[in-house]
Formats: sequence, C-alpha cells, structure tokens
Amino acid sequence: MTELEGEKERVRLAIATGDPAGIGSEVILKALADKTLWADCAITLVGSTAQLEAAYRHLRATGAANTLANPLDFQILDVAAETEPSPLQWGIGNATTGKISFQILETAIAQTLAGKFDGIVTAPIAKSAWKAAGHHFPGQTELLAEMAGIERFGMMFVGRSPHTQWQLRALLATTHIPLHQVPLALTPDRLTLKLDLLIDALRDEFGIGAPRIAVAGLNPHSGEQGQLGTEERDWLIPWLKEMRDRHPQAQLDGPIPPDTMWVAPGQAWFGNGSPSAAHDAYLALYHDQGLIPVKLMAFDRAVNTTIGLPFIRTSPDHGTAFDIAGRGTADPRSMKAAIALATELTQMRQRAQSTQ
Ligand SMILES: NC(=O)C1=CN([C@@H]2O[C@H](COP(=O)(O)OP(=O)(O)OC[C@H]3O[C@@H](n4cnc5c(N)ncnc54)[C@H](O)[C@@H]3O)[C@@H](O)[C@H]2O)C=CC1
Ligand SMILES: NCC(=O)COP(=O)(O)O
Repeated sequence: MTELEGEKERVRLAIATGDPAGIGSEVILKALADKTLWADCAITLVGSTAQLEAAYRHLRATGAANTLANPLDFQILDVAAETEPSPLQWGIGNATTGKISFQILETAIAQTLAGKFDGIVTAPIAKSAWKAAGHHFPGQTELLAEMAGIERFGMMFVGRSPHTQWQLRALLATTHIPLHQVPLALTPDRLTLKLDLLIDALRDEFGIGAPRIAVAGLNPHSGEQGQLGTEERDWLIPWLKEMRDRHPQAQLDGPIPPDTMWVAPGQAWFGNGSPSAAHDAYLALYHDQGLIPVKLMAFDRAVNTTIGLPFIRTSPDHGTAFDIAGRGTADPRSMKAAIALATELTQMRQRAQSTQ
C-alpha cells in the first residue's frame, strides 16, 4: 500500500467545537490528549483558532496542563474569527456565542457534504444561545438533517458498559418539544418512521440483522387497559401488531410499562442480571423517558448519534455545562466515546461500501 492510499483510508473527522463559552473546547482538548483515540483518524477542529488557543492557555493555568492537547497540533478550520467574543466569558452563552456555534456547525456540515470529511463530532451548543442569535432550530440534529436534505432521521444514544461490555442503544421517538405536546406528536406514522430507521441502523451500523427491540408505552403501566391513559389501547398496541408483520425478522416487544422497561438494561449494564434479558435497542417515546435512564447508567460515556444522515454524526451526551466552564474540571469521557464511535461507525460504512 502506498503512503497516499494509507492516508486516504484514515477516517477524516471534523470536530465542531460548539459554544465557545461552554466546556466544548475543554473536553475536546482533554480527549485529544489521548493519542490512541485518533490513531486511525485525521482530525480537523472546526472553530476559532484564537478561541481554542485562548482556551488552551486558560485551562493550562487551571492545572490541567498534562491532560490537554495543544490545538495547534491539529488542523483547524478557522470559522467566525470576526464575531469572536473578546474577551471570552466562560459560562455565558448569548446571541454572540450562539451565532458562532451555529456558524461552526454550518461550516462543518457544508464541508462534509462537499466531501472534505467522512463524519462530524459535535461539541455541545446551547439551544437558548441559538435562539438568541435568531436561529430557530430545536438542536444540532435538525440543522444537520435540513442541510443534508433528509426528513428521516433520529436521535439515538449509544453507550458501552465498562462493567459488562454490553451496549445500550436507545432511540427517542420525539425530542425537544414540551411534554404536553408529546401525545399529539406521537402518531403511528412518526413511530413507523422511527422504528424503520432504528431497524436499518441496527443492521447497517451495528451489524444486527434480527434485532430484539423494546418499545415503551406512554402512560403509567402502559395505560392499564385504558384506565390510566388510552394511547396504548387505541393505537399503540394495534400499531405494534402491524409492525410485527412489516418486520418479521425483528422481535418487537411492547408497549412495555415505561418504568420497568429499564430494569433489564440496568442489570445488563451493571452486571447484576442476565444480559440476555435485555434488548438490542429501546424505543423511548419522549426525551426524558429515554434520557433519564441513559444518563443514570452512562452519563460519563454515552454518545448521541444522528441516524439517517448520509454521513456519521456523533456528540457527547452532555450539554455546555456553563456552570463549570473554564474551571478545568469537565469530564472528557463522553467526548472520547463520541470520537471513538464516529471512527468505528465510519469504518463500518467504508467497509460496507468497499464490498458493494
Ligand atoms: N449535544 C448538545 O449540543 C447538547 C446541548 N445541551 C445544551 O446545553 C445547555 C445546558 O444543558 P443542561 O441541561 O444544563 O445539561 P448539561 O449536560 O450541560 O449539564 C448538566 C449538569 O451536568 C454537569 N456536566 C455536564 N457535562 C459534564 C462534563 N463533561 N463533566 C462534568 N460535569 C458535566 C454540568 O456541570 C451540570 O451540572 C442547554 O442549553 C442545552 O440545550 C444539552 C444537551 C446536549
Ligand atoms: N438532549 C439531547 C440534546 O440536547 C442533543 O441535541 P442536538 O443538539 O444533538 O440536537
């Protein structure tokens, strides 16, 4: 193999550096201090060189010197230099930081769609800062989908247990909407789209052709036969029956009472039950139904990945953590897991494409 061919095979990842007032630059620089993480990737930081250098200098002074990579050791795609907050106010997300983080992600997506990168790892942005900057996207996921021109996409969380190596996978059927809108947003069509996507992703990205999937109910005790809510009786149970015919290769269990649905994955994660009782993936009907258990088990290492995109996108499971920004105490493990998963999923796609 020539050197050029070797270089071509490395996964080309863009890391969008997120809201400059948050912990994004810190978790990125701490994650990249582990060289084994990027042995198989060519990393480009998408953000502001000046801001990354300032963050590096500031964080070194907090005592984190040995655990930080120098941003100048990486390619930097310089964005938003002219709108940089000066001086940076750690922990204050506002219209300026929202404008910058939006521009950073836009650039990373545009360059990926143009073929410069194979995938994007995104550091957190603040949705309120995007709104203050006049951008009305519920989150990064929707901007990724819109720019990629797709309507089928999903927010999936993936984490590998350090205790048992069991892999937790959870897809959210609805995401960033107020709780009172959830029952209205949940329709058979929406759930069909999400379930189809999940089954495709399990097959294509995780190599599971005949998955066991748990689908949550909406109401306490899955409605208790209509006594505690009627969605299960009126349409969720008939919909699942239809889905079993549509996906005969999959085992679809549900609607499972939402509280007990998480007992088996909890036991598989912590190693105090049989992993075979757990499912390959969980379909949660709304944000906190999925993310409370995911974060309880795996806040330090779960990864948010957008399924359905023409490229890989991963992100740590946490947000901007403005309350600790600039202190040097942020935990980089979820960012490390996001970079590792982006590499793994991209390699999987590349292998699949090369055998087609
Ligand atoms: N992927 C993304 O871009 C995400 C963005 N967000 C945004 O982040 C902002 C803050 O959201 P919150 O709900 O407060 O969640 P958050 O995850 O930013 O913070 C929750 C708590 O966890 C702590 N924490 C978070 N990450 C940590 C880390 N790596 N190490 C140590 N402690 C950590 C924080 O200090 C805070 O006490 C919001 O504007 C939200 O929209 C939230 C989740 C994901
Ligand atoms: N709670 C998950 C989250 O906020 C991720 O949002 P996104 O910015 O990745 O769309």
